[in-house]
Amino acid sequence: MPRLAYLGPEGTFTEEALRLMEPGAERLPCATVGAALNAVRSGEADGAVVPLENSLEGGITTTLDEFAWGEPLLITAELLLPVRFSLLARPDTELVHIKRVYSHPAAITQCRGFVNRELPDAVVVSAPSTAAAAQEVSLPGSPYDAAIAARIAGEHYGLVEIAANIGDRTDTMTRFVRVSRPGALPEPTGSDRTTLVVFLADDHPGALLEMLTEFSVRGVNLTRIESRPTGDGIGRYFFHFDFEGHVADARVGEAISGLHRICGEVRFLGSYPRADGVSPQIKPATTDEAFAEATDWLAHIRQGNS
Ligand SMILES: O=C(O)C(=O)Cc1ccccc1
Repeated sequence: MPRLAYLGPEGTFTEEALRLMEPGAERLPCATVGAALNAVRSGEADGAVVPLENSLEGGITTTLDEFAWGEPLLITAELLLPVRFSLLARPDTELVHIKRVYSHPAAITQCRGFVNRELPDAVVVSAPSTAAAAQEVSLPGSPYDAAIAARIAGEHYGLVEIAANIGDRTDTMTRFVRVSRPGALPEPTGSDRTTLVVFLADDHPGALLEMLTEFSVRGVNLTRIESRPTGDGIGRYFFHFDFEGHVADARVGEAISGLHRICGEVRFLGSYPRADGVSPQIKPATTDEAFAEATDWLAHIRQGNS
């Protein structure tokens, strides 16, 4: 039974994702995404499940940053989970009494409309996770009046649901990934995604265009691109790429070899089956067969044939 670290405590959306991905796993709740990933790096856990992206606000920045630094890890699976946010408080709290709200930044940004409309005077404070916020609110004497979290977190920590489905959109999805220490890659399925982190060798005009060209000319479709600060000064950024295909596909291999030639560092974070089962549209010129045929042709002319 694998031991999987995750963003805890009990009652997070991440726990729900983990239970769906690996129902039989032993669960190791961690206080932060960084702690969950470090538990994998140190061998304390066999793997981890962490949130990566949501359909309303984009990348979960703490996760993106944790993947970029420290010992490299490998993403081996993903899951898309619809998330529903509840406003939770100690019994007998009324909406008008809520002045301080506590939650994870990804939940706060997705419930901005509700908070502005219903709690215009409330101060909203960032928590390590949604369930950590619910747990804190449940403590007598907590400085917070309410948490934004999953309904189940309220049940877990003895809070009541003051309002349900308070997200700005009801169809928001969050993408979670399962990570391991580097090892065997999942087999290609024909519906795969690959994730990379790329650091520039040097800053120059067209650097981003040059990277994008490596994907474009091989017919590789990007599904997410985000820049994050390196921390080395204003204007210094690294890039996160998600794209269709598996590193075993010729067009993907060629694209990331091209990036390796032109960039300072390319960190491969894995190729794994897509949760939505979507298969890429591959043009005739970028199939594995087309790349193999071109390689054979080159070998042929290098031997003096024409
Ligand atoms: O897993 C949680 O509960 C989190 O705190 C992270 C999060 C926040 C909002 C949506 C999905 C995951």
